[in-house]
Amino acid sequence: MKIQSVNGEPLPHDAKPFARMAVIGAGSWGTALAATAARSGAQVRLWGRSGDVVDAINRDHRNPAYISDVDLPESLLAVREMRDALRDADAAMIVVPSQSVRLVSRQVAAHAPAGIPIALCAKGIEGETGLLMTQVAEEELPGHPVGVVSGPTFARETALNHPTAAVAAFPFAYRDRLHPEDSAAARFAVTLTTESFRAYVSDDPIGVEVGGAVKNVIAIACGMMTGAGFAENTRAALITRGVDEMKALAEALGGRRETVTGLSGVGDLTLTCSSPTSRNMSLGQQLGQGTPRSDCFDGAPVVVEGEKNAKSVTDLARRLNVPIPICDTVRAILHDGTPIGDAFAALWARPIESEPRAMALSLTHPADDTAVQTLAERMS
Ligand SMILES: NC(=O)c1ccc[n+]([C@@H]2O[C@H](COP(=O)([O-])OP(=O)(O)OC[C@H]3O[C@@H](n4cnc5c(N)ncnc54)[C@H](O)[C@@H]3O)[C@@H](O)[C@H]2O)c1
Ligand SMILES: O=P(O)(O)OC[C@H](O)CO
Repeated sequence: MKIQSVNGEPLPHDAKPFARMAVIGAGSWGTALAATAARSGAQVRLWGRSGDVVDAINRDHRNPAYISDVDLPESLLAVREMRDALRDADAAMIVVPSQSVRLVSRQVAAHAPAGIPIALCAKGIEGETGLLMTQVAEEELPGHPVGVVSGPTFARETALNHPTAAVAAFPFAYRDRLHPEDSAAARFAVTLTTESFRAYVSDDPIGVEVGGAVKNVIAIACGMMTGAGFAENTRAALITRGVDEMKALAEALGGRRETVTGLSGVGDLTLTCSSPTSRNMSLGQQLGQGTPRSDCFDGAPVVVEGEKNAKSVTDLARRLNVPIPICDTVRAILHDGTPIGDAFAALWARPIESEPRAMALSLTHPADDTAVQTLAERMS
């Protein structure tokens, strides 16, 4: 597979796909990514912690626990032991929820061949430390190049071969700039390329990761407003101002603002805020309709990354002194007990600000209490 250019530089050679790929985590997204790499021609070993699921994947070529109606490639081998997934692997993808990434990275470190590149595929920020997923993995996987694969990718659609695009991002060392076709980003991109899956490359994992972590929180906000009966104006406002929050946080962490305008930022935010297929949007919608948290998803233990990340993202932003008011609103509702109507009324009543925020304009124009009350009442 030919990669045309990286950072605008035409490539002299084709990038070489990884022959053997370990996928760690057999949930929805791990299964979909494993299927994609297998369809692309890689020898894929998928590790799952449930032996029954592993056996069923090998027997039925379907995952009975997640995206269970999707046929998986027969070449995809699931394994019960992590060491079997990683033996002789050329590269690995870690695909477990963000708050389990440290533990699983530590386990991967015990078995991974020295120096293989590892892509993090979870979307979030570690609660206790405020670290991005790649920073957590760097601590636990010394000596391994660490990057990220992210984008607007519902697992089921990806596994069903709907045309899908994502980005593989690794830091580019000097050597990668001379030979970008050998970079981990380019090699992950070609290893995931199929007729329906299109991967781009980036050298800004921080910018990519911030998009993935923040979009889930904004999607909960969109869901809450939709659930409360508001519609397209509100959603467009939250998406657009959500992009601004992503850009500011990415920049404060050393990422690039323009990365946020790509698949992992604007792309994923648009997807996740557009459909109740998103678990984050769906949680927000249910809460906005007044469903108690314990009854959401009919009480099933569904992974909703934006829930814990509403706290980790806002904790981090506060430490960096970066205002992210939409994320703060979601945090106030989910973690501080503020009623939804009051929290969104306060969000809409903030003093007028400049757009873009770099202008640092601040006009004092607090909405009067009557207006605040009206919006809060309409949402209650
Ligand atoms: N589902 C999607 O459409 C999608 C798409 C892109 C990215 N993601 C991201 O991928 C990550 C995983 O999401 P998912 O949708 O696959 O979740 P999921 O709930 O479908 O699956 C999670 C998997 O992780 C495993 N797991 C959890 N904790 C573990 C631990 N401590 N040790 C070992 N295994 C553990 C579970 O057994 C399960 O197999 C999330 O960060 C999510 O945001 C999901
Ligand atoms: O279902 P969600 O909300 O976790 O979103 C899944 C993916 O992150 C979409 O890219």
